[in-house]
Amino acid sequence: MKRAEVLLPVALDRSFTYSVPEGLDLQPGDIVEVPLGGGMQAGVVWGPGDEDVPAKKLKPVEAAYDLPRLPPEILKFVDWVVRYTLSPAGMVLRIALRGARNAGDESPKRAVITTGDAPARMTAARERVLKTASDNLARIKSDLAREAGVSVGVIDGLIKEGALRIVELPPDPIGSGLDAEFAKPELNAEQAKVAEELIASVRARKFSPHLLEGVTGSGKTETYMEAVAEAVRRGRQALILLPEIALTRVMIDRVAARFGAPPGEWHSTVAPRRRARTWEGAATGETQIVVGARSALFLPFKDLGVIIVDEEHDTGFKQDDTPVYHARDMAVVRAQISEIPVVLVSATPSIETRVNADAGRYRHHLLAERYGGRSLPDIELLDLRDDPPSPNRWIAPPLETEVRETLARGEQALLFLNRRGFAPLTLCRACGHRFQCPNCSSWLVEHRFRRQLVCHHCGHHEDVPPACPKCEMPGKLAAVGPGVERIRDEAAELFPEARLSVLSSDITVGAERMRAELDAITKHEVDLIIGTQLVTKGHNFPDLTLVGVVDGDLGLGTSDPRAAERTFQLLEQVTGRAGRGAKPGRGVVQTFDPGHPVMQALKKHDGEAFYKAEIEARADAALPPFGRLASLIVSAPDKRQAELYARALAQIFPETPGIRLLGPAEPPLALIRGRHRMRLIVKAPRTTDLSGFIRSWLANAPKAPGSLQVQIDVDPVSFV
Ligand SMILES: Nc1ncnc2c1ncn2[C@@H]1O[C@H](COP(=O)(O)OP(=O)(O)OP(=O)(O)O)[C@@H](O)[C@H]1O
Ligand SMILES: [Zn+2]
Repeated sequence: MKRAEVLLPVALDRSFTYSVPEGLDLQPGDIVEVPLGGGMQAGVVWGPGDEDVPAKKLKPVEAAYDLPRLPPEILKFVDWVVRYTLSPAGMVLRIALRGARNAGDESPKRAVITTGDAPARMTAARERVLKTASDNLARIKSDLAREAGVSVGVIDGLIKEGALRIVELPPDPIGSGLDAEFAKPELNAEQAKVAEELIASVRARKFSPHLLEGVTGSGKTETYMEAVAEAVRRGRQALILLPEIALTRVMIDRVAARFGAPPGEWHSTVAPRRRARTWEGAATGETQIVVGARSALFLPFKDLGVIIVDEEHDTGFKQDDTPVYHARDMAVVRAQISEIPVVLVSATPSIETRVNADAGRYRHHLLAERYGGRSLPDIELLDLRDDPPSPNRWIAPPLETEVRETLARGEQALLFLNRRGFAPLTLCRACGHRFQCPNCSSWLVEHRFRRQLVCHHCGHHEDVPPACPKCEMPGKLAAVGPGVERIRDEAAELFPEARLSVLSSDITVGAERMRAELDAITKHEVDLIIGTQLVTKGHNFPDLTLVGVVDGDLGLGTSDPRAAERTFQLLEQVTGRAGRGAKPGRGVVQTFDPGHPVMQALKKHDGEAFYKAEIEARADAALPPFGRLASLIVSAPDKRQAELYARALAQIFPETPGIRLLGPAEPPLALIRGRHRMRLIVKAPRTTDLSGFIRSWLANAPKAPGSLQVQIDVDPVSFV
């Protein structure tokens, strides 16, 4: 290669041609350093350079990094995502390079071990240390101190006197040393049949998409783990994608229990050096399994054998900022490029995936029964019109009774409300003033735990003032409506004996804290759990037998075309946490509309009827997956500027039979982070190349001022 096309991980939509100096042998995928605008920048060789650029204009590649080359599959995948999402190529490449740096030699961990010699002077504390260490295991100093119940100083003293010595431990392996036969479960007949089919597809080394649908607690995880095991057995790699970082901890423990060693972990809160090692481990093949969030799709796996997308219906798979992409859909693309199976897993599949399975595009595997002969929870719809809670209370008397009885039997209960904070709205009872975010069109949410009013869109926060800022009347501020923190207070009053735990993303911060909290619940050190959607998925609490849904109607009142689907998924999942152990479970859903199709589907455990009706409605309205949507958000600090530009785009919209433009109009959140927003929606038939259509439309767009942004979302899941 005399010239190289190099793509740079910056917000540019083009690559550059560089000359390749004598002696440097480059191939596509190599990570190189190149000059860019006076500085140096890392980039990736994308192909042979452009021969038409005059030689004297070319700058030379500075050097090649000593890093694994990105495999051709990743180059293809990045190109594909760029084309489909219309994102700047550099922004997509940036995800693929997130761990691409030399991890360096991780400093070895220093541990201590006994020498067998006694110290000159013995104390009770020293004796405890030597007793603890007498098993000859090497321990980190602080661990040994904690186990023996002494200070680190005692350990240091023993080192000085030669009773303990320091040894160096190699760094932890990253997802290697996994054994496919380590703790193979005994599958029941239904599970075994599905597992066999999945294993066969891993062996086939061909692209195949699968939907693994199974009721909550049917053992979907145990079942797909067998496909993962098959990849490991064949010396190949496996990727398990999850929609939320909070779920990765639980999955890592499960993989470790099944394979005898933990997998690699990939998401934004993994420390940079560890991330670099995981990236490298994926590239060298050393890392056998990765459990990760959506960006793990861009890891440079050497020989990926299967992709699992767990909780495939979850909107957490959609990334909302540039590049806007849906990791579930892109996982299918990645599998197609790598010619491997991809397994989408859910108790409540997305309508899109269900339609694909019904049409035979995906293979549909079903687990119809809970594992171990357990039954699904009985669902009671509690009609709030007949049994309202008292004013400023949210737990209706029948639910209160159910919780009381559950706790009296020594079982656990969960109260679910998908709303963080104490109250979603604060107003002044004297003048009616409502607290609104200065940067967004949204109310401020009171977080009593933090003593602040917080915007859930931009993070703006302010202290709760002693008096109304408008009428200056003190003591008149009222909290309107409940959030989990408020339900916690109510529960503490109603059930003073119960040990409570609130699980919500802003209280349970950090993976370790979350894990400790979940452990405490599993060990039944907590009686009553109050939680947001953080508790709905993936957990097994054996003593949990009652799930109370505080506001079953919460998700239904929006204009989102997927409101019913989402609410069904959420409530089926959360009630599905009840009765997973030996004792049967119950779900109680508080609602003002027990006749609603979602409520009826929950009560009768009749997802089928619900899916059928939802799918028909979507087909009638030509909504996804029967038609296609893309949303364009034009935003600017100046409202008029955003409006004018959105209108200009509408004016040049190419008239095309079957393709319609809706808007421009203000979305429900007309202002976010100080930017005014206008939305255009393109609606097209299913077979349209929507990305291509939008690209040619925008090619003629007027030049936008620097402060204006157009964000394109192909297949949007959010309509706010
Ligand atoms: N074949 C099996 N042998 C032993 N235990 C099993 C088996 N299948 C399932 N289980 C146990 O049953 C419980 C539920 O299984 P699992 O978590 O795999 O279900 P799931 O369908 O993935 O659940 P959900 O979608 O509700 O989160 C777990 O505790 C799991 O260990
Ligand atoms: Zn805000």
